[in-house]
Amino acid sequence: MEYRIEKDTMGEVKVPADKYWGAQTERSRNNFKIGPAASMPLEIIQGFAYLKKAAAHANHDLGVLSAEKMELISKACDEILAGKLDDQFPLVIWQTGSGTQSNMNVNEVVSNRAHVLAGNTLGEGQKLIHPNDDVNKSQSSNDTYPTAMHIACYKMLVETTIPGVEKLRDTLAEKSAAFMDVVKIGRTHLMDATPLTLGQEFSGYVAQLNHGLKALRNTLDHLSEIALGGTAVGTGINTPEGYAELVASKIAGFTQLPFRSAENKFEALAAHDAIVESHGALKQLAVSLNKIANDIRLLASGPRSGIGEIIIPANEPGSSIMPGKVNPTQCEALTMVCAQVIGNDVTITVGGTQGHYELNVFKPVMAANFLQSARLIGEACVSFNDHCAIGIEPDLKNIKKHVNNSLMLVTALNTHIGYEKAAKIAKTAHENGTTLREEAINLGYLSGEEFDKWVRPADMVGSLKGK
Ligand SMILES: O=C(O)C[C@H](O)C(=O)O
Repeated sequence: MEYRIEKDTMGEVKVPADKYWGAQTERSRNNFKIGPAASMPLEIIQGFAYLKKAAAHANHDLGVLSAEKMELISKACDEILAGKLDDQFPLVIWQTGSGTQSNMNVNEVVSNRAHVLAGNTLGEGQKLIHPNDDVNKSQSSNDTYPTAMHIACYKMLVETTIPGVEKLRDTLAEKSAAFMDVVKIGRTHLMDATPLTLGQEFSGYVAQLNHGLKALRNTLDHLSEIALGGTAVGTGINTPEGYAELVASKIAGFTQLPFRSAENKFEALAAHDAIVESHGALKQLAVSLNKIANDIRLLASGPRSGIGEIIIPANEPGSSIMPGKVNPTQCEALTMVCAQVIGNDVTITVGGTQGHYELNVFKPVMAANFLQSARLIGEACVSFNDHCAIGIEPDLKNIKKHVNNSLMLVTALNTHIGYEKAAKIAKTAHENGTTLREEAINLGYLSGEEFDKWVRPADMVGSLKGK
């Protein structure tokens, strides 16, 4: 491996000759060999690129950075945003809790790339753009990392999570409408209950996802507040007058998203309640999706010895040993995703508690877990939609068989003969393996005609058509 020498305030460090990063990145690489797969998410790096570019523009507008430096910093940031420098960010999330080393990784890469963009050779000559004095101008890790975090999380929610959940919600709404007149047996405590329609059952899933989406959207306002301009402790030391508002408007312009300067920079640095709040909504969605996937796999169980009231697409051979077996694999993947998100919520909750005085120092782990959850929920919903939900069909034969066998149709008799006589009919039919109709007549409580008039599953589903 060929090296060049880079310097920081602690001295000289050897870095790989062909990489743009500098001394502080290399120190972090050497000092935190923890979980090499846990890279700082590229979405965070992209968030940094947006804010470094915005800071360069704001600094220039406010007269503290030359046009030449602004142009070079902007160009290097644009290359990061275009994904051209993805291999220049080797650090892991298990580093300083402020994310300083990733902030410096971006500062160093922008500085060295700008050097080359200005026509120089990497590692040779005096750098025109200093990583701290120019790229990090009017900034600290303490306000840049939370800003990158909010940009990355907000973008992931609106670009991946919300569209994914909406796609599944729309399919379930179509299924609900299509199945609205399919009368099936209800189950409470997993035991037979009174009937409802398959469409009514699915309408509950649609409402769950609508509430989850609403909860998630409600968190976007807090997430749109950005910490930039607070610098080290929230006071804005080393920033020019008007910088915080200007840089926020630049970020909003570059991202086309409604970011604004945080009302209170002390909160924005020291607490990450916006992340805790928003991940709470992701957890709510995970809880809903888990229930939906569980219902669907139980309803589809069988094909001969299960409930078998719906048919789901057979996508792959399920078993390496049992020929012809097909499994509800999309339900399994989705519920595993839900488990991961619920686990991430614990990490994020613990992370959120770790603000001490002016700084929260669990930033990287909070950001990484949030981004993982937000991506997983969005992508798992699309996968579940395309490979399962869209193909769900009712098994009308089984549905009818279960309705006709059900003892809980007897509930319709409560208002005619009373709870105790109705219970006697149900228990006797269960003991004797007979039908409700047979036992109702045998016990002399009502005639066959009365039974047929009063016990009609289709009349027992109420008028609530999923509204
Ligand atoms: O890196 C910085 O800008 C500040 C650092 O996180 C600190 O507060 O020590």
